[in-house]
Amino acid sequence: MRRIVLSAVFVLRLAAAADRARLLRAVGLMTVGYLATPVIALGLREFTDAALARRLEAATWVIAGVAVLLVLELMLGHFAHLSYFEVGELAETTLNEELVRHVNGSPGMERLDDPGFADNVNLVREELGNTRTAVESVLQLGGLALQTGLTTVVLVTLDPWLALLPLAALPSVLVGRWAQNLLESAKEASAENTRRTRHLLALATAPASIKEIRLFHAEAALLREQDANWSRTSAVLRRAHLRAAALRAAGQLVFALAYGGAITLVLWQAEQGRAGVGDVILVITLAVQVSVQVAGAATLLTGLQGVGRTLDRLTSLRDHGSREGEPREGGRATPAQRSPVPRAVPAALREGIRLENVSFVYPGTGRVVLEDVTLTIPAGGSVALVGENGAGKSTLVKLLCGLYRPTSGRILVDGTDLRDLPAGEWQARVASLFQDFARFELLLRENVGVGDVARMEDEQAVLKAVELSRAGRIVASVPGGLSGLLGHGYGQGTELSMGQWQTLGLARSHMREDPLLLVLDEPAAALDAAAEHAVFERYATLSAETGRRSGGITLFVSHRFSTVRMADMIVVLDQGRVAESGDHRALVTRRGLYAELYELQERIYH
Ligand SMILES: Nc1ncnc2c1ncn2[C@@H]1O[C@H](COP(=O)(O)OP(=O)(O)OP(=O)(O)O)[C@@H](O)[C@H]1O
Repeated sequence: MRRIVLSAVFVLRLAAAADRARLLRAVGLMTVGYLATPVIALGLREFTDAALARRLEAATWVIAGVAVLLVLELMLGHFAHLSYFEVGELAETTLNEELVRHVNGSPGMERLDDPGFADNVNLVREELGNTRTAVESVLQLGGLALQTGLTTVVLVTLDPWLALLPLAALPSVLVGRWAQNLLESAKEASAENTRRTRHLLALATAPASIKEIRLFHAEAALLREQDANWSRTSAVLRRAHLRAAALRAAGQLVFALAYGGAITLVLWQAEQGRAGVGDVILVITLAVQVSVQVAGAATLLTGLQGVGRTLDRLTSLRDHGSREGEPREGGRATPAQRSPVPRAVPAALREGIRLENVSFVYPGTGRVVLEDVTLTIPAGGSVALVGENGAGKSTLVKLLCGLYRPTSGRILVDGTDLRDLPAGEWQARVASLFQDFARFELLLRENVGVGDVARMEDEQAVLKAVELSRAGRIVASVPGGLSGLLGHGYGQGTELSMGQWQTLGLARSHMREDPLLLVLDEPAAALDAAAEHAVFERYATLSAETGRRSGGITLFVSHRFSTVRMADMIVVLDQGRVAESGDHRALVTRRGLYAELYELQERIYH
């Protein structure tokens, strides 16, 4: 019950913050509408008694009054609906924004790796639509409470025993909540399975996977797997629904008995001459109303209970967010070791970035992906990260971007621990293109401009980034140019090739002027040889310029040694450890892993 009351208070606060005037209007209209119902029942009694006593004029006036009340009840309900519907939409938008904040609210990525967090996000995303009707539910519950109060008073005037009628409705409400808890637990128990079913459906229908699925003739296997998953989920849900229905039926039975008892009581009184026909009509009408009120209240309470759960999940997402950044088990850096005052991100790098004994384990896994990495990257330099698939290159990049924190060890930026720099400010000085770059299906201008949101609308800045990434041909080929829509996600935009999407990703990374760290994780994987060569020549020039201006470091991951050799420093990662580092010449002379990989590639491609 506490959760329901808290949810109701939360919903009303949310609605009042969204539009107080509309909320008050809805409350007023609904209150009058709800109070009309028991008054109508009283009117019917008066009408019956007047008609039976052949007081025709009085009967006519009363029935006219009842008709007016009926119309008012309907009209007021309708106008109230108009008011609270909009308030509900505003409240839902506020919660949507909160969800987006919880998912994206921290500079780190740890929370997204936690399956519990992912489940909660999915459930909240599905359930947020219900909160739109929560405002209506809370107001209706208030209206029903008033209505039931007035109905009880009228019943008591006939016979005090009739006060028990609304009480007899309580078991069905309590049992209804119990039934709802059963359903919710079943839903939570099958959340992971539901996620998998949806994922399989997405795989079978998403353009990104459909080609392979068709060519591998994997549709049938996917459907079978999806069916099996769905059967498991629905078996759990069906069992819960059956038990919930049985419980609800038992609750209703108690009320049905009380309903029959109330009508028998008033009929008996009529037989004794202590009640008139009008009283019998009144009790029958009010008993029906109580039944409708209680059933309505039970449904509304169930809905509010659901809203309560959604709010609990939102709270858990919020708590998860606030826990992020605390040291994990096994982590060495505790708050006591960190600087109490956050330091400022330097305007320019003077020394560079140093990794000291950095190790990393992804949250929720036990595998050490980076182990004891110690490395100094001088300011203004360019660094190439090489190594076999899974060696930990992208992970190292993510750590440098502040998306994850080392499990142990430190990353120092000009001598300051990256943890002590405001993460958002550091990330504002990082420009990046990731291996799994985003395909923003937006206007071309927005797709590029999002690389520096503050200058997103600055056409000159966007054009400069386009030019630096040699994306001019793409802009010319898209109808509408910079204002052209990309992709088929929701509109008739222009679909691009993978290499073209990647080139726009490169343009995004050029939006930030003077980054302290430019990271390019296989930036040329989808580019043709000429484009790749041009990209790296351009980056070599730019990185030299940026290096001179702000000491900025350019770090790229590549499997192409013709590119890698251009870097000032090459770091070879092997199973999460630094196997060797140095410039191309030094590493070739050393005749270690780099020399081996380089010669292998030379033999294959030349
Ligand atoms: N989000 C994640 N959660 C758990 N493990 C992860 C995650 N991302 C990567 N890993 C694991 O970390 C290891 C290193 O991955 P990483 O992407 O850093 O390798 P890489 O050197 O960049 O490989 P590639 O050349 O294939 O891109 C892999 O074993 C991978 O399975």
